[in-house]
Amino acid sequence: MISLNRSCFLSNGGISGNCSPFSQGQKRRSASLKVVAVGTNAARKGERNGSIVMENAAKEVVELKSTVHGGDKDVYGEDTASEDQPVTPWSVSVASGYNLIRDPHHNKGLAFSEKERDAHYMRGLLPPVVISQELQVKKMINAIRQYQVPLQKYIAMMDLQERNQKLFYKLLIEHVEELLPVVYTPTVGEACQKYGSIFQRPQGLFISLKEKGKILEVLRNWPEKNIQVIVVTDGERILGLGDLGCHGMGIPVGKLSLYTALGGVRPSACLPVTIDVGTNNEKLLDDEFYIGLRQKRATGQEYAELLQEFMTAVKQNYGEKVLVQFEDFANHNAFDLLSKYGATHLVFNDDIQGTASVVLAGLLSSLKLVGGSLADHTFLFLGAGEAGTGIAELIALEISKQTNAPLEETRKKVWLVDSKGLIVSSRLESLQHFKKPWAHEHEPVKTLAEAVNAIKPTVLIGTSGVGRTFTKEVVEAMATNNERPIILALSNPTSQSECTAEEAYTWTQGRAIYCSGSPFPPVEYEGKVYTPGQSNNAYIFPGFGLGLLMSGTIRVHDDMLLAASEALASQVSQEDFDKGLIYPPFTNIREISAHIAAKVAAKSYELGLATRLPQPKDLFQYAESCMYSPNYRSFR
Ligand SMILES: O=C([O-])CC(=O)C(=O)O
Ligand SMILES: [Mg+2]
Repeated sequence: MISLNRSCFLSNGGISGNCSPFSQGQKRRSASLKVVAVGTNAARKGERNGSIVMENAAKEVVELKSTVHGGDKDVYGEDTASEDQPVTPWSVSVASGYNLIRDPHHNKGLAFSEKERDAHYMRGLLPPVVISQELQVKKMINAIRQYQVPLQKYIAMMDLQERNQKLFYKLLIEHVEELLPVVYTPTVGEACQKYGSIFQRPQGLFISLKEKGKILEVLRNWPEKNIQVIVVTDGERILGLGDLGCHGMGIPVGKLSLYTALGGVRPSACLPVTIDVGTNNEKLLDDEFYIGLRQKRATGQEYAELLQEFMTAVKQNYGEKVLVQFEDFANHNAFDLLSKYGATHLVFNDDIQGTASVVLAGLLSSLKLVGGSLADHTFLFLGAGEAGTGIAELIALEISKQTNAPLEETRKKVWLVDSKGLIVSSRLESLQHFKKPWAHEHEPVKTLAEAVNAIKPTVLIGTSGVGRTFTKEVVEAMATNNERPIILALSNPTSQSECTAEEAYTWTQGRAIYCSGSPFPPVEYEGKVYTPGQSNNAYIFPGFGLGLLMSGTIRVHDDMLLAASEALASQVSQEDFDKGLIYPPFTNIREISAHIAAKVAAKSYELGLATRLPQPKDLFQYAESCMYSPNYRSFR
């Protein structure tokens, strides 16, 4: 039983032939207890090469007769040691079903069958009843619904993930619309803000400046070896909430749980990472519960070297085909990291590329409601950071593909406003490099409202990270100029949304095609119910990642993002359009992800970037067959 092997060697999963006899039935009962010090060099060396022999680690293994000590004495001196006296973190591994019930990978709780309870020494450790996984899901969703406060629901979900992984994923998959706002935006934002206070058990891998020079070793401390996706943040721009430092860990953890639930990537193949180079958030630096390095952010060479070591170690440890998803880095690093490592690694920036792909999908499908082609529209952004310029570029690229016009021309359909006003050519000199392509000829315009009147966009997109910036004046101007104004208020979480669903529908007399980044509930306006859409990269990255992994893709290409957008747009049904929606509901997300994965993989094969050969005949079917199932397995 793997769980036993895990506990034999204290987590690293290096399975020893000498360990396995203890996993077999009766032998365990009579075996003397073996006590292994966690982290001793011999144990570690053995774990690494997968061949530790207990008896060989003689100096660091203490043998005790189980009948003599009974385990309740302070045999290791931990209780009697004073606080400043170092103690060894001994861990006693007892081969019994008790460990199985506490192993989140294998635990089934009350769903362990009678046979399993007998075979794995669980009699008496569980109450008599045996229930199905379905009933457990029902019980859990009822329990979650009892909590009024979203953060309590979040904590309950995290507890479940720690306790019973398969049940967590089954629950999330079966109640995805209800639970997405709990494990993901907006609640994950609040969880990150309060991460130090709600912190119970560490999740993911923390790589701080203290680990400089040792990152490869740190990666090897992670219990799983076959990592396929890493989501990494440095916590500098968490959603629209700013610098949350090490408390940003909630984001990679949340994103990866969606990789599994929505995209079907095995949880054991997912690695959340937070790079801690300090924080410039004074409140956190003064917070006694802050869990990160208490220093200002390292920048320049020091920052670049840590990232370089991380990226090198990742490739060395997991190979060429591991996907590294950058998440919530600040603009000044995000673009550089993507272009630097795009050439050498399989990297994807969700905030630049994932957001771009999901928004393009929404725009493509909105054409069914507003008519015309993409080239007939004019786009105005508030916010010229990762999301804004990323979306802008993908729109220009798609128009260029559709019309054969050069990219320099199609970019002129897209205008951006930043904190200093409309981006125009007279500002060129002082602009950051990623804004320069958008500096078109125009006289200076200071405010968004003025820009709406001057540019007369058909589509207004908010990616500023600043809430309530689509004022009544701005939205009304959109409604005056357009029969059906497209208004996308994308900043996350809900508190940062540029306008609420209610505002958008009220100020446009129900004519807006409105989507937000974080979900809003339906709105009733003059007796009619309007259902806002959610334009969130969660539609794209899980399927996109699955497509890369299942085809063994080695580099991301922009055409794959276009393929993903088209795949998502093709999943919107007439019934959705009739409701004014431009995205399909999240309820079918696994099927949608399989469609996206198939199209992304097909593009990768076409571009010669896929290494899994021969190409599977039916990529959609193949994608579905690759997806992780959260259903319990039977233990022999
Ligand atoms: O996490 C989300 O909901 C979307 C996202 O990537 C961001 O806002 O940074
Ligand atoms: Mg993000």
